[in-house]
Amino acid sequence: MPSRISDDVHQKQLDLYTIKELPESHAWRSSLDHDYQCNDSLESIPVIDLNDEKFAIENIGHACKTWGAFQIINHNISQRLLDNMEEAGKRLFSLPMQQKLKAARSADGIAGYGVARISSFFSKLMWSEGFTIVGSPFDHARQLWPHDYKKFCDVIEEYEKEMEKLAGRLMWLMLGSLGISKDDMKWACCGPRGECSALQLNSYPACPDPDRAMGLAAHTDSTILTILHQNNTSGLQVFKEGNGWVTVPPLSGALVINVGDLLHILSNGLYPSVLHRAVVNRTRHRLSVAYLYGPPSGVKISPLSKLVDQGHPPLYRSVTWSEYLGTKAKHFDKALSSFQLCAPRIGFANPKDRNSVQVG
Ligand SMILES: C=C1C[C@]23C[C@H]1CC[C@H]2[C@@]12CCC[C@@](C)(C(=O)O1)[C@H]2[C@@H]3C(=O)O
Ligand SMILES: O=C(O)CCC(=O)C(=O)O
Ligand SMILES: [Fe+2]
Repeated sequence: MPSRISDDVHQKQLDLYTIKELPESHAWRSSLDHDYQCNDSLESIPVIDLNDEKFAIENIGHACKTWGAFQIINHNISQRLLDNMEEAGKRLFSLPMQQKLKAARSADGIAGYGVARISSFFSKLMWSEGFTIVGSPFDHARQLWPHDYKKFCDVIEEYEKEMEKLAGRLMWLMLGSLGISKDDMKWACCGPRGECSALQLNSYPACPDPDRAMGLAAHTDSTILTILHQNNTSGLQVFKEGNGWVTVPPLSGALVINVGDLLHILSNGLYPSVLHRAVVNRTRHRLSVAYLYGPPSGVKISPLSKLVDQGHPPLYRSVTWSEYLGTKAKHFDKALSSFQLCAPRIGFANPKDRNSVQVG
C-alpha cells in the first residue's frame, strides 16, 4: 500500500466546522463498505490501576503482549491539568482558520498546525486537524495569540513535564514485566533528555457523514510509548488480531497507553506496536491529546540484549529516534519492516501485513 502522494490538495486545510455535506475529497468509502465496521461486542483494552504496582506490572505485560494498549487510572495526573489541557486545545482549534494558519506547519517541519502528517500517503483527506508541539510552544503560541499566549504556554509546559515523568514510570513498568531493569538500559535513566517527545493535539469536528469519513487513518506510533487523553467522545479504535477494530471507550480521568514501534524493536517483537485509528461522529466534536515519548535523539535503539539469545535472534537492526522518524515520514507503514533483520518465527504477525491499510 501507500506510496506518497504529492499534490497540493494535502496542504489545503478546509474549515471542517462549516461544511454541511461530506465533500468527495473526504469520502473514504461507500456506506456499504464492511471493512470499516468495528467489533465492539467482545472486549476492549484492559484498565490498569497504577496504585497497585505489583498487579500493575503483571497486567501491563499481558496487555502489551495481547493488545499493545491499555488504559490507566490512578496515574497521579490531576484532573485539573487534564481539564486545562482540554480547554487549551478547544481554545486553539476554535480560532478562525486564517489565525490558525499563522502557526501552520512548514512543508518539511514537524511542529505547527495542519492536516495529519501521514495525509500525504492517502488519496483522501482526513476529517481532522492537528497541532504538533516539540519542546517550547512559545513561538507558535505568540503567532496565535499575540497578546495572550502565556496561558496556553503555561498549560503545555506543565502538561509536558508531568507526562514526561509518567512516561518514564510507565516505560519501566512495561520493561519491568520483561525482566528488564534500569541497569539493562542505562541511556534511559541518565543524562539530559532534551527534545525527545512531542505533543499532538487532534481535533475531530462533528461530521455530516461519519460512516464514509475517516478521522485519523490507521497507523502505529513511532514512539517508545504514547500517552493519550481523549475527551468524553469516543472515536479511538485499536486493531486486535482475531477481533478486528475495537473501540476504546473514554473513561473519565483515565489515560490510554499505546506501545510504539521503538518499544516493538527494544522488546524484540515481544510487545508489538498497536495499529490504531480515529473515527468521527455526527453530532459531537472530539478532541484528543497524544504525548509521543521517544528516547534521547542520539541513542541507538536495538533489541535489548537480555531478550536475545541463540533461540531468539535480534529481529531488528539498531536505529535512532530521528532516523526512525525520517523513515516513517518517507515510508509510513513500511518503516518498521525496513529495519527487520530476519523473518520472524512462526507465531509472530508479519508487521508488513499487520500494518497494511486500505483506502477507498
Ligand atoms: C514525534 C513524532 C511522532 C509523529 C511524528 C512526530 C510528531 C507528530 C507525530 C504523529 C502524531 C499523529 C500520528 C503520526 C503517525 C503522525 O502523522 O504524526 C505521529 C508521528 C509518528 O508516530 O511517526
Ligand atoms: O485521536 C485519537 O484518539 C488518536 C490520536 C493518535 O493516534 C495520535 O495522535 O497519534
Ligand atoms: Fe497514534
